[in-house]
Amino acid sequence: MAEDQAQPWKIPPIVQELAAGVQEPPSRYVAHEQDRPAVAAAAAMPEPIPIVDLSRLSAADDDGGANEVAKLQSALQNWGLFLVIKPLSFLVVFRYHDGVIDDQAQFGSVSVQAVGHGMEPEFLAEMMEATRGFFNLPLEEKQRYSNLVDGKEFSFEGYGNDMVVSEDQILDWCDRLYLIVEPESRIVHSLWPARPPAFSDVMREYTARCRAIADVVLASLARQLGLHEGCFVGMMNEGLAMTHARFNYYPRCPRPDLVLGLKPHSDASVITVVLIDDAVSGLQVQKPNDGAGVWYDVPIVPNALLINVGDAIEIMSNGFFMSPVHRAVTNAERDRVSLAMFYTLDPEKEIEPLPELVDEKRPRRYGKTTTKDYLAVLFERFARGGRAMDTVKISTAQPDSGTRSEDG
Ligand SMILES: O=C(O)CCC(=O)C(=O)O
Ligand SMILES: [Fe+2]
Repeated sequence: MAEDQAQPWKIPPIVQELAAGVQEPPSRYVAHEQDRPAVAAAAAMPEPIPIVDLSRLSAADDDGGANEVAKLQSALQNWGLFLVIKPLSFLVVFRYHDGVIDDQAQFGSVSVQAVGHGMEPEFLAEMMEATRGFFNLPLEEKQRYSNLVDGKEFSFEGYGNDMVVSEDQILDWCDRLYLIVEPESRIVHSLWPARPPAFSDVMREYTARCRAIADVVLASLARQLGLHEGCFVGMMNEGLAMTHARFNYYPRCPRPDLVLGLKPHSDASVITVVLIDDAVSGLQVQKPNDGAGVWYDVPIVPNALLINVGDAIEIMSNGFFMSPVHRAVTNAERDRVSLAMFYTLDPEKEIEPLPELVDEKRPRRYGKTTTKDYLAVLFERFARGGRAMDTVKISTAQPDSGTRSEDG
C-alpha cells in the first residue's frame, strides 16, 4: 500500500546485514540512557542458579526427591528460573485419551514409563549447529521464510525482525526465526528451513525431548501448588495449546554498551525452556520482587538448559510463581544464538488465578485474560518497552513490584 511505502520505518533491515556494514549502530538501535547496558551494569549472581536433577524431581517420595523439590522451589523464588543438565535419565509419559489426561492420572497416579533417553551434549550441539546453520545461510535463502507478508505486513511466524509499531521504537540487535512446533496440526511446513538439511529432523526430535522435560517440570510445579500433578500438563494438551520456538541470532555489535539484543520482557508462556549459546553470554535477569532493578548475568553452564516460569503460570498460580524479567545484551567480538521454547495454552482458554489458589489470606492478584489477547498486548508493549503483566495485575495497596523504568 502507498501508506506503507510512506512509512519505511516499519520495515527495518535484517540486523545481520546491517551489522556487516556499520561502525556505529544507527540511532534507532540506541537504547535510552537509563536502559543502556553500560549504565545498569550487570552484576555477577550472588549464588549460582541451582541445577535441578529432573529424574529425582519426579521421585519426590524419597529424601533425594524432596531435596530436589526444595532446590527447585528456592530457585524459582529467588530467580524464577533454574538449570537442568543432561536432564532425563527417563521420560515421564502421561496417558491421554482424546487429549484429556486419563482418569487414572486425574486421581493422582500418573503413569511413569522409563524409556531411557537423555539429551546428550552431542545432541544439544546438533541443535545449536542447526540454528547457526540457518542464520549463516545467504540472505535470499532465509528470506524464503520471511515473516513479512507481501514484503510488508508483519506476521508472527517466520524469519525477520520483531514487529515495529512506531517510528520512535528502539530496535533490538537481533534477528529471529519464529516457528510453531507443536501441535502437528499447527505446523506451517513451508516456514521450516530446508537447510541446513538436518534442521527439521533435529528440531522435531528436540521438540519431543523438550516436551518430556516440560511435562516433568509442570507436574512438579502443580504438586508444589497442592494441585493434582496432571493439572498443567493436561492444560498443555487441551485444544490448540502450542509450543512456539524462537531462534534468536544476535550479530556482533560495535557498541554493546549502547544497544540491547532483546529488550527487557518476561515470557507470556506457562514455562520456557531455553538453549543458550555455550560460548557467548548475553542473557541477563532481574530478581523477581527486587525493587532495585539490578541486572544479573546468567552464566554459561555447558550443556545445560535453562527453564523459566512465564506470565501464564504467574497468573494461574496467583503470584506464587513469578515470571522473571530478562533481556539479552550484545557482544563486540562474537555473535550469539539462543533457542527458546515457549509452552502456551490454547489461545482462547481463559487464564486467571486458579480458584484453589485464591482465598481470604491470598486474594486474587490478577485479572482474566487469554493467551491470544495477552500475546497481542505483549507484542505491543514489548515494542514500546513496557511489560504486559502490568495490564492484568490487580493493583494492591503495596507499591508495585515491577522494577523496570519505562518510557511511557
Ligand atoms: O537469548 C537469550 O538468551 C534469551 C532469549 C529470550 O529471552 C527470548 O527469546 O524470549
Ligand atoms: Fe524471553
